[in-house]
Amino acid sequence: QSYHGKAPFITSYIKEFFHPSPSAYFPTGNEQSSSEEAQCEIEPTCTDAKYRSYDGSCNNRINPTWGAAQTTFARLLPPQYADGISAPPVAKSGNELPLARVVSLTLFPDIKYIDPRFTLAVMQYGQIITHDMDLAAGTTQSIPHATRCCTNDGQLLSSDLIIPSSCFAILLPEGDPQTLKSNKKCMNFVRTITNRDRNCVSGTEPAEQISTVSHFVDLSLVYGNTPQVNGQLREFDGGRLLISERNGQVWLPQQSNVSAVCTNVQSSNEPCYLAGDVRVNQNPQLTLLQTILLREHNRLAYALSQLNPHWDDETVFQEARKINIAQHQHITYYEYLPLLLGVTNLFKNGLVHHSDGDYVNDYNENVDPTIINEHATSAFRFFHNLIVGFLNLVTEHREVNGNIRLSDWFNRPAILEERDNFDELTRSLSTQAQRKSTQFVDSEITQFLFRQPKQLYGADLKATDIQRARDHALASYNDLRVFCGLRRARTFEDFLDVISPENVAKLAALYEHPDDVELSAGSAVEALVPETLVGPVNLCILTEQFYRTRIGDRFFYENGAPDTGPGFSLEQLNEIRKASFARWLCDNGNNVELMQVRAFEVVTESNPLGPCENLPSIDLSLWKEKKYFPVWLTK
Ligand code: HEM
Repeated sequence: QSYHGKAPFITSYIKEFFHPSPSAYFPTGNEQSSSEEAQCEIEPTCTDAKYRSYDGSCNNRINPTWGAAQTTFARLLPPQYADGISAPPVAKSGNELPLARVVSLTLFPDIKYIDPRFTLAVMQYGQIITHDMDLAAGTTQSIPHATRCCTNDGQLLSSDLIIPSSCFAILLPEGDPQTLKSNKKCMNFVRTITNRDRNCVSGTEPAEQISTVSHFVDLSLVYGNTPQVNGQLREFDGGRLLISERNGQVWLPQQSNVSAVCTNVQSSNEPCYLAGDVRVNQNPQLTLLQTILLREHNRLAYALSQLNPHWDDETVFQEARKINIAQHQHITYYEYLPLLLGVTNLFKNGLVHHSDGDYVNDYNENVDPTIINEHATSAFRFFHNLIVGFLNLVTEHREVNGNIRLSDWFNRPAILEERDNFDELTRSLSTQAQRKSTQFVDSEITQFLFRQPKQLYGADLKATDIQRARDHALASYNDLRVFCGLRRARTFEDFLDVISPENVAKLAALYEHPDDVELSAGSAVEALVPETLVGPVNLCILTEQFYRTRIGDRFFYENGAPDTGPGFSLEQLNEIRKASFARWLCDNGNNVELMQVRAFEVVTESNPLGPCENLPSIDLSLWKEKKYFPVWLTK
């Protein structure tokens, strides 16, 4: 009997804040696993390797494809395809759902609320975690898709010119602000590739979307998802990743095909980078953190090779990779997730532990770590609301020295190498406040996303999120409410338990029936659960995902069980527990000297700026191999 894992107390945790009817249904194993289809996609040959594979395969010894790149997403609830197979959902009545762009304009306008506590780093590290965990197949997510559903000037292409099974264009309503100013009526949208597209299933089996990256929190965005990509990223000397060097600084390696990858460059000599993830050039702060992660790897590799001169390139590389991943997991679970999902909730559901300096042996080989479609295609995307449209440039003394407009720099990372921008944007990450978590979204991403240099407008990320959730036929908001322990809404008023009257009125105006309300719309207008940045349904989905991602990862850094875990000594593990986001920024900026301890939180009296060297750091001397053989003996 296979068990796919459930964060143990999430439904009761939600009940503490919201009071569903006693008839609330508690979910029991109605989730769907991706494992059956996975065989079609990859067939790994597993050896008892000491280190993680690049694609995530062989992590689970019984089901080696669990969590592997190129496998399908899992689901909490069955898909809602209109035809039961692959057609996007329609309303209960059979009518079309409201246009995704109308939902975006109605529910997610740009009203600016700045977060009083959290810095831009929370938003930006969230995108790093996302790019580590999932990438829907066939979606470009930063550059224009080769498949066109609209003309370049925003008109719907006639049906004989499009691929009907791929195109699912986002249509603009009459009176849309973009139509009024530029006559645009269509935004390109290409459907995600599924196991049906790859002929992995046939007949009437519903399509399941494929994720092309390793599902684990394993820095696949740094190291690549295949041995081939990994090979392109390495120097094969001293355990280092490849770099480019300009102006005495270390940058990510240069792409060969600049204009195809960095679509907004003005000359093919501009920097445009190569990394483990194809989205690396999408926006400046993302590229900045990818650079920090690359520099951290090479910093670790240098230190390890100094300590162990007898280690070969591969050993240094893998040990540095292992430490880098462990720090990333530590920061994700103990520094970042508590701010989003609440400390009490995380402890109660076993996502973090009071370890008292010991290992935490909670790996469960029956838990499937596969990314849940409702997580990747709705819940985690909710944090698109945290994005700010203008990035400050910040000096060492935290003065604002100008700012840059996000939509001027999509897919054009050259800005990082100009002047002192790299450090000024690094300090901005830990100084500038992010947007407060509300339903409101910055127009830089709802009106100007991926705007080309000569265009007035761009795409709409919220409309894209809604359309993507339809493309993936996610279960409805009402179904997920029930899954998460809230009561099923029979009338729109029943949503009032967790949604404000104004928003319920908007939902009632948009949708014909409570069952038609989409997960991506309903969950994004819920009141926030205390101590968290999300409403109850998103909290339930995100907690479930990060629970599975931890418990289902044999190499999770805190696991000390012999023969299963990553193999850190207890002393090494306790050093890793000193890692912090603040120290990462300090160690890998060009010349960042001051930083507060909690870089995800703004500078205050209780979180003051201080010299970088005062921040806790990992003592790498614990990685010096006890039995030292001189180099000449190992040859
Ligand atoms: C400036 C910042 C960001 C930009 C420009 C951006 C843009 C995008 C775009 C274009 C997509 C693909 C849309 C589609 O075609 O379906 C996407 C997907 C996604 N984004 Fe963001 N995003 C940003 C930040 C974030 C943050 C902060 C988070 C979460 C904390 C996040 C979570 C996600 C997730 C989960 C996906 C789905 C990935 C997949 O499975 O394919 N993003 N984003």
